[in-house]
Amino acid sequence: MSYEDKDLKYLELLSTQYPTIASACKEIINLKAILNLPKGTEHFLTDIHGEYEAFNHVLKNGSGVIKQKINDIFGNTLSQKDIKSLSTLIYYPEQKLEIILKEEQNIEDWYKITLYRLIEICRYVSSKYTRSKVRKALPVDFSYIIEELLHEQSDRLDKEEYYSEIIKTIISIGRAKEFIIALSKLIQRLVIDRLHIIGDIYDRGPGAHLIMDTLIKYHSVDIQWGNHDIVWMGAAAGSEACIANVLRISCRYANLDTIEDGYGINILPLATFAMEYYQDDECLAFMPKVVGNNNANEKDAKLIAKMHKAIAIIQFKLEGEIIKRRPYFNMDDRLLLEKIDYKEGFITLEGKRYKLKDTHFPTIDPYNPYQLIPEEKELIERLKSSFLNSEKLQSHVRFLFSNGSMYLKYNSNLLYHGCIPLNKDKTFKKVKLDATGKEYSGKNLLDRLDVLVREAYFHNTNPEAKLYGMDIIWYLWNGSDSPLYGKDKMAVFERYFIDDKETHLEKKYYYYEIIDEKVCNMIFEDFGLDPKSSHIINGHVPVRIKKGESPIKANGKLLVIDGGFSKAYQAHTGIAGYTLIYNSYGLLLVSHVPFESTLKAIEEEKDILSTYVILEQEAERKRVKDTDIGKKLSAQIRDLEMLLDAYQKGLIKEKRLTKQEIS
Ligand SMILES: O=P(O)(O)OC[C@H]1O[C@](O)(COP(=O)(O)O)[C@@H](O)[C@@H]1O
Ligand SMILES: [Mn+2]
Repeated sequence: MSYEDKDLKYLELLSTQYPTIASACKEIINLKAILNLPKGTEHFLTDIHGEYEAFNHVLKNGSGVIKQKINDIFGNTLSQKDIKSLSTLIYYPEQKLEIILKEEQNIEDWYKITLYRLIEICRYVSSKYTRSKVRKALPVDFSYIIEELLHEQSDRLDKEEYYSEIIKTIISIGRAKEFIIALSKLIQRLVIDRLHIIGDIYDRGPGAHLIMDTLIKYHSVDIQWGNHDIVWMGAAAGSEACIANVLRISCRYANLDTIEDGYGINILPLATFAMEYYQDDECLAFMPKVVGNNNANEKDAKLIAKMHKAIAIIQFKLEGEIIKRRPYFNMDDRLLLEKIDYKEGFITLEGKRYKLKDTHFPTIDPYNPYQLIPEEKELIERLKSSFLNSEKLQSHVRFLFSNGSMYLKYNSNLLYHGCIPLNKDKTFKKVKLDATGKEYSGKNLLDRLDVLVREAYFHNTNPEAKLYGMDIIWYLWNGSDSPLYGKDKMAVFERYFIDDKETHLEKKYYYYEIIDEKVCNMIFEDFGLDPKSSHIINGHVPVRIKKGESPIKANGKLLVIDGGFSKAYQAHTGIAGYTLIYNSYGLLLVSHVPFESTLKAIEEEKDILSTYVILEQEAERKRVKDTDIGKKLSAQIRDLEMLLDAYQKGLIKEKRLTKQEIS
């Protein structure tokens, strides 16, 4: 090897971490061992839409993987009933233990048997990791004991005795309950090495804030922003149009839990305003949707309908302002308030007149329809201040920034929520994002948008850049060239005010029509991925399995995994969500049937039934060395080998501590 000065400088620095030949050698051996381990398992979920209970369950049951593992180990020795109970215990240890402690006659025996079984499962699911990785996952209180039990040596003569002594001690000092909880959580954690969320955590269902709490605590996760996440990020940044949108959707689904309980945002000002301006208006088109058991009582529903209409009108006005100040968004056709004939109660769209279902617009001045009345202005200011001051919302959104992005390249897969803008002729569509007329397409477009989104939130010293970023976020929520949206319009106004369904139609982007293997390859090349081994993973568009649609597209190069966690969409998809799993053996797609409730899952041991389809099987088991992390580790090994060489040649001297330094 020959060294340049800068190599030596770098090696000198590295030598502070590995000061001796022995320490460098040890690390090389460690890293090489890791490279040969099987690749960690990745789970991909998308379009969770506030369905906290179902989401939580599939995290806890590893999308069905935990039960499979139990079957692998105990399938021949335990009854299905016992397997069910053991699984439920692992998913919900605290709650299940409470029930068992009340019912079980001989609890000592039960503890003993259960602890043995849990340790067996732990050993099985941890076998593909290094000791050090497992150690890092162990709860501090029990780390020593668990390690001892997992790696207990088979050649120990008094093996059985040693083992049962430890278990007896745990029981006798009254720590069995905590120990079972710790082992269960360890199993949950070890079956999923990395979690990817392909967007749309928010809206429709009641528990987006709870999902965020779970994700923040999760050991390893990344998020690709969906249009329903970005609109909340815009709201948290202070975009008034985004705030109006998230409030409108919360009213539409009678789901104010996230806003009020989750984020402590006071909606009383909206209720008071709505009561004043829409008091004698039944707001029938704005009655909240009834999905699952979200239904508010009748009185609440009537009030929510008024709030719903009030905020929708404010939204249309605020959006009009954005469209006017950003002509390059090309959204003039969405300036609808000026297309209304307020006297006759009609609207003209693309030359056709449609009768409005509702003509009561007490806050709209027909000559200046986008102007907020002072009370609306004051209301949106107050709401904005609540959004900006909600610590919880701000911490969730900061997490979306730190762990999220427009897209992600991970182990040769390309992950993004919606689409890449394309032309009809299957080339990348060039999109103008600002007044300079500069065009962006493909990866460049997504990279640029990623920067602008961050500026909306973080660029507090430059109000102009911040406002522009916030408008871009709003565009990403519903603009036609938005990679997160990808439809020609969002027909919100039409769905509330016009009966004729043809006006509700939202035309999907060419992407969804024309994407085939060739287009995928073009995308892979643009993103610097190898077309031979890569996949695109999308969410956003529910796969209508009932109508014969398939999640596997473009000859297996594109996987669309929105299976409908959202209860509102299960009637369309026919299932209740997908999990894509990428383990060392290949890719498999798991489809879930609807989840009933956490209570039933615990009390009646009702698990989600999941069906597995193998999409791709590796000829040879994938190892860490074949992954992105593996590439980084290999580079580290090369550096360490250089350091070793430099030590051996005397170019760098070993740093042995003097006796004085040691003491
Ligand atoms: O069914 P809802 O909740 O009214 O929402 C319909 C709207 O949601 C959208 O489908 C966007 O949400 P998704 O990203 O979940 O598809 C719009 O295209 C449509 O206007
Ligand atoms: Mn979406």
